[in-house]
Amino acid sequence: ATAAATALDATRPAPADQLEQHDLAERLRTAAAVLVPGWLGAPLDSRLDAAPLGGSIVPAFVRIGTAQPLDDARFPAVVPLLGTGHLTLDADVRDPRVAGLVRAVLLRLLAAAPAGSLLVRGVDAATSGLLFAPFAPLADAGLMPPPATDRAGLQAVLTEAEQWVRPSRPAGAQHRRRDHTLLLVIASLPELTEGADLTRIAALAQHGPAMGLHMIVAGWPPPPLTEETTQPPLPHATMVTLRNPYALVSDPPGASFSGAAPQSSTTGLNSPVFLDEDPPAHLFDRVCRELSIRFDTDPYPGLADLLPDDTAELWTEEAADGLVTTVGMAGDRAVTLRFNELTPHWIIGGRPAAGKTSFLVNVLYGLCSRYAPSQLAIYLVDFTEGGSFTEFAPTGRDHSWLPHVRAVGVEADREYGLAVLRDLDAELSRRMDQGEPVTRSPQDGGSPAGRQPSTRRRQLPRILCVINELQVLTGVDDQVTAEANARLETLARTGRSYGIHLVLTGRTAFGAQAPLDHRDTVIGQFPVRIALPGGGDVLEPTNDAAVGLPLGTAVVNTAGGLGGPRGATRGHERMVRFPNPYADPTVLSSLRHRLWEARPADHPAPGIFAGYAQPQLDDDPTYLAALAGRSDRPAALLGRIVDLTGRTAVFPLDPIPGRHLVILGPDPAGAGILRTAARSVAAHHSSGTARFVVASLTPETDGPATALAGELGQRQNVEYVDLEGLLRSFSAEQPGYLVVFGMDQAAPEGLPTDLLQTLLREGPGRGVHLLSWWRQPRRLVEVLGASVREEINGMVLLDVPSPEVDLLLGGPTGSIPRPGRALLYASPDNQPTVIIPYLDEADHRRSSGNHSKVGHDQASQPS
Ligand SMILES: Nc1ncnc2c1ncn2[C@@H]1O[C@H](COP(=O)(O)OP(=O)(O)OP(=O)(O)O)[C@@H](O)[C@H]1O
Repeated sequence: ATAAATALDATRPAPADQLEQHDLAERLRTAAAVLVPGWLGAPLDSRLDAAPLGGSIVPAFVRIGTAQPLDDARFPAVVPLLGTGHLTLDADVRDPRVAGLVRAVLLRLLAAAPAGSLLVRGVDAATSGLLFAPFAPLADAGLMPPPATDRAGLQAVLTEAEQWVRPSRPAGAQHRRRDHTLLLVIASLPELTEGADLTRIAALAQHGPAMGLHMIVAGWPPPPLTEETTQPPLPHATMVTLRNPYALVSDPPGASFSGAAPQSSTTGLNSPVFLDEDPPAHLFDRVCRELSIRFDTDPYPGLADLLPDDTAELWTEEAADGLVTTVGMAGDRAVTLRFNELTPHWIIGGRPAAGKTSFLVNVLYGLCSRYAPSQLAIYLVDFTEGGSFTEFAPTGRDHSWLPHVRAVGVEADREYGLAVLRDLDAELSRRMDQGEPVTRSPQDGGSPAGRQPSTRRRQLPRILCVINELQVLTGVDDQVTAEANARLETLARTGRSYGIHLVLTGRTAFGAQAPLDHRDTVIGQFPVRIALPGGGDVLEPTNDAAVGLPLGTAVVNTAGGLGGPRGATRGHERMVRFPNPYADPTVLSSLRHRLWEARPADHPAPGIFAGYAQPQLDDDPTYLAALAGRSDRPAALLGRIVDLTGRTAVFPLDPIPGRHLVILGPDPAGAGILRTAARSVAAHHSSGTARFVVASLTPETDGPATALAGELGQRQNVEYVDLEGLLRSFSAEQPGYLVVFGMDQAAPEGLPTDLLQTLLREGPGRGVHLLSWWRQPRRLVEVLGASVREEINGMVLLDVPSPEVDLLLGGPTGSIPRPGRALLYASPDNQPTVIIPYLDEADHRRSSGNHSKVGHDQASQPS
């Protein structure tokens, strides 16, 4: 069969009439000169050396080779691509003819397209991107990013292409307005590309052309290894099938070379085609150099371009009418943005690693150099894992901080974000009650609607709150999100008149996933939209200004992302270049030191919350005070509350019924929490004045129990007992603390309900408190029934599944257990509170791993 196929392939159709063939070839050559002039159709050799680049319209056709129906009859083989469909080749880039053709087509299109209108994304796994090597100068100029060479890269490119064709945009409007075409060149697929990714490529092929996305895919269909990866030809594609030494070209989408109706089964171009070869190096050089020069005329600014004169005094600006800073350069013009009545809040969008942090660092240092700490207070909340804002936290190595920064949350919990919003909301209420706006609106000369301008203005600092990756806070459907959204809305609507400004960044928060009503109400309050690469979402759907932005550039729009007439100068929108503030880290750190040294005397350090840090009982100020004899009543110290100041979670052991503590959940950390709780209670009693009864009811907890007994024994009276001894001490008259590990082991059979209930109710009155760890919370309910909450005032919930939490706390809490956190539920306030529990030393060593980024005491000790 193979031999027959080869023989048949070698048999070319016999020309009927050679004269007619020559005549036809001549007519086709003439037609091609019109259809694909210059770069699009001329042979790729020195004849193109002087040909001008860039046409006035996106080229619709391109030459792929020479058709040769007879030995002496030739004409250019031309196919439609941009504006029509795609091109596929059945072999990938490892075939040198494919590599040559793909490079030739790409060079022709880049040279002929209107400058900057064609955006190219490349994928080449088989030769690790070598195919695109001649185009490297374009990558350096930001015109064409380096190609993807693996599966993750392919998936990122596909995601970008999917955003491009995203159906959530008004389809008709979008295509009409696109100034750009995206060309996806897949020169070779990564090994074992998954069926799901192949399906994505096919879907893009289906929907792309209508949205200005076109593809050249080499090696399609991919080898049918499994049923899942078996793919039909791509829709809307002209297919090139390689033979030896020529190739066959199918009919292009929606048309036929033979003039037959497109749907009829035609054979494609009825002539062998010799594909164009790799262009000579000097043509690549010329095209790439000229294109990159055209796009690289503006020099990249440095941080110094955005800051006030280095030699000038600090803090010379006045914030009463708003804050202003330079965010980037448009050519040699500095572009400034404001936080004031008209542009009170900003939104910044961008894909991962688009430079959001860099942009923010520029803005924050710009503001902090211009305004004194008495005029500007900054709150930073960062939900990313990399810890973008560690820059703003003092470290063990560098103690300096920006004096304007009041609070920094690095790798913050959602509850921390909420606590910041609550705090700002409270500040807003205070400012409203005082009737002391900091801003002066242009219309009323200073007061928000309905208030008389205050004659004696007291200057309050403007507050800037930056939330990085907002979607982490508001992306889950729960109570935290509901409250955060409500508070954001209040702050966004009312904050502007009271000098409270918000900067939000996010990947998806403002895109299709945000509920519409929320976008309408809150996001509408953010007139300043800053789109970094991949962040076009923050602009109006029909505004394409951010398409294809290179790293280090941003579109800055002050009209809620609104576009404008195509090609017109838009007064409300600028494209800026901004520096990488870390390009020279010494510049940044010397500026920080300068600002830090200029801080007023006794200026407080920022409160720092580091989500990855493990706080320690031994560092706790309440614990240290207790050890020093400065405490009014005994209490168990359980950890840090996840809030703005990181308060200690204190559970007082008062002489009132129910003052007992249970730790619930199978997480072995429960033993550590119980141990530190007992240690902290002991610290509240002077040496030798307290009695502890320690019991371990399961062999697994014998270790921590004996260790605790040993520790406590150094200062206090300790009895180590078994279950029997424990039950006896339930009714003993002597005051003391019963510390029980694995108490669920005895329940329900070995633990008489009435005995336990009596202890819970009457114990505290005579100074007896139970501190116990139950690995199976269900057992507690089995012993005490539904009255658990009345009988026991303090509960620390570890990895208790949500339904059981709801059962224990008597209603839906929406709590999701997570490692390193616990839920504290303690009367009298009865609000479930997220805490970072204190663990014992061994647990700490297990959990701390590599958490040394901020690496200083303050990380675990928010001030
Ligand atoms: N103006 C610039 N010019 C050149 N490179 C830059 C510029 N700004 C940032 N970069 C580089 O881009 C990378 C990503 O920057 P950055 O961390 O600011 O992005 P990000 O959007 O905050 O990332 P993430 O999504 O991880 O939060 C960094 O390695 C940085 O060095």
